[in-house]
Amino acid sequence: MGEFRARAPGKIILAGEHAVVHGSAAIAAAIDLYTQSSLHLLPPSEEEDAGKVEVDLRDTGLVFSWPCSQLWEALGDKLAGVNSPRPCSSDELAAMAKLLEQEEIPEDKIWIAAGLSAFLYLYTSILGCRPGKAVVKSDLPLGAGLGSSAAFCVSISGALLAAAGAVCAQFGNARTEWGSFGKDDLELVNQWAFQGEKIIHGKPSGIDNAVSTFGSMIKFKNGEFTNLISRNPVKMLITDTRVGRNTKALVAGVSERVSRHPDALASVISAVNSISEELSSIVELAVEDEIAITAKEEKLAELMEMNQGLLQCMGVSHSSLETVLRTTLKYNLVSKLTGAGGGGCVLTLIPSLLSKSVLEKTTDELESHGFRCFQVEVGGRGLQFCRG
Ligand SMILES: Nc1ncnc2c1ncn2[C@@H]1O[C@H](COP(=O)(O)OP(=O)(O)OP(=O)(O)O)[C@@H](O)[C@H]1O
Ligand SMILES: C[C@@](O)(CCO)CC(=O)[O-]
Ligand SMILES: [Mg+2]
Repeated sequence: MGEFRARAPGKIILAGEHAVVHGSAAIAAAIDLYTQSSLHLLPPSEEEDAGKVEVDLRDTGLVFSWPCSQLWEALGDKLAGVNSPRPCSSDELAAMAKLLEQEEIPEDKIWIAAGLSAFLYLYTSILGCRPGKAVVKSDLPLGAGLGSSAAFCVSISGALLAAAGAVCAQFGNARTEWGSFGKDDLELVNQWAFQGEKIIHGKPSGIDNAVSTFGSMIKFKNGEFTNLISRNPVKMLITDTRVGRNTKALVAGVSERVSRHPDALASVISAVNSISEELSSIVELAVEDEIAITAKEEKLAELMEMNQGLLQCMGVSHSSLETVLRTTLKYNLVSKLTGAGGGGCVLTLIPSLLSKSVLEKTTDELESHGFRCFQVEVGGRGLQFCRG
């Protein structure tokens, strides 16, 4: 029956994480690290359990499967709504939690349960309880601030919707391996992925699934976004502290702080909004000579530094993140956390005139703390589809 394969990128947030959940603008960009989902539909089985749905989560080394009859009993058939994404109800969440209780997920990998619930919800909502086999694998560190949950939901939604015939990829020429979807198809994928993100995050703003679906660099505010044209390359070093964290808990922690100190946090959120607005206009400035490029980079760095201070105010920094900030500052480089914080990844702006040796020294010192450093391409493609 063929293979349906889709891949969706992770992201960095240049400004505005957390505040975006409370109505501020934020700036995000796709990066060239992907999560890939491939799906095989299987013929309906004559056996009593009507075949099974299997998901192989390669990054975790775990494979799960459920008889279709068990899924039907727990979740029913909701096929009619494939073109109108709807949120998972509390009854459905409880039914999936019950199914997952029987899975004996290892304690140190219990965080997979959220991803599995999102998978089961998207699968049964888009394809019904028909048999199939999915494999998911990612280049991204999971749960580290680079949008692995959104890339997971977007790539799975893309593969499922293609298998359901609800979206159709376009290929520029016969030799292109990866094709893309039209705007309406992407919008449908994005809305389904958002429903998956809600299961994983609790209260996502929608920025991560939007940038993973549509790619490029975006300014996002209150569920709406515009594309930003970055006129000069933005180079970032990413440092993964390898400190595990969970976006749902961090987002909930900030919301609690907002309800304890509404006036103070309203000012913090408004300051972040101004930072994001200013950063977006600087990114779009076209400058050519070295002096102007340096001035532009200095402004970006200062805005990132200010944003980091405000993230600390929101209570989402961490001692490992502070170590990265202190280390890069020794080399006059400015950093901020990216994504939900509490550990995970840090962005360091790499000025265009920075010498290779300073970058190497910085990286060596960061890695001597046990962190992992890498560079990424910023502002690339969103969801793509591959012929099976
Ligand atoms: N490749 C994958 N395989 C299995 N589960 C995944 C995969 N990618 C993401 N997940 C699910 O997403 C969860 C991580 O999402 P979380 O939002 O906490 O971090 P993130 O998306 O990487 O960071 P941020 O939201 O700050 O950008 C994992 O715990 C898991 O449930
Ligand atoms: C922390 C947060 O602002 C970004 C996570 O990448 C959450 C969200 O916007 O959904
Ligand atoms: Mg996430």
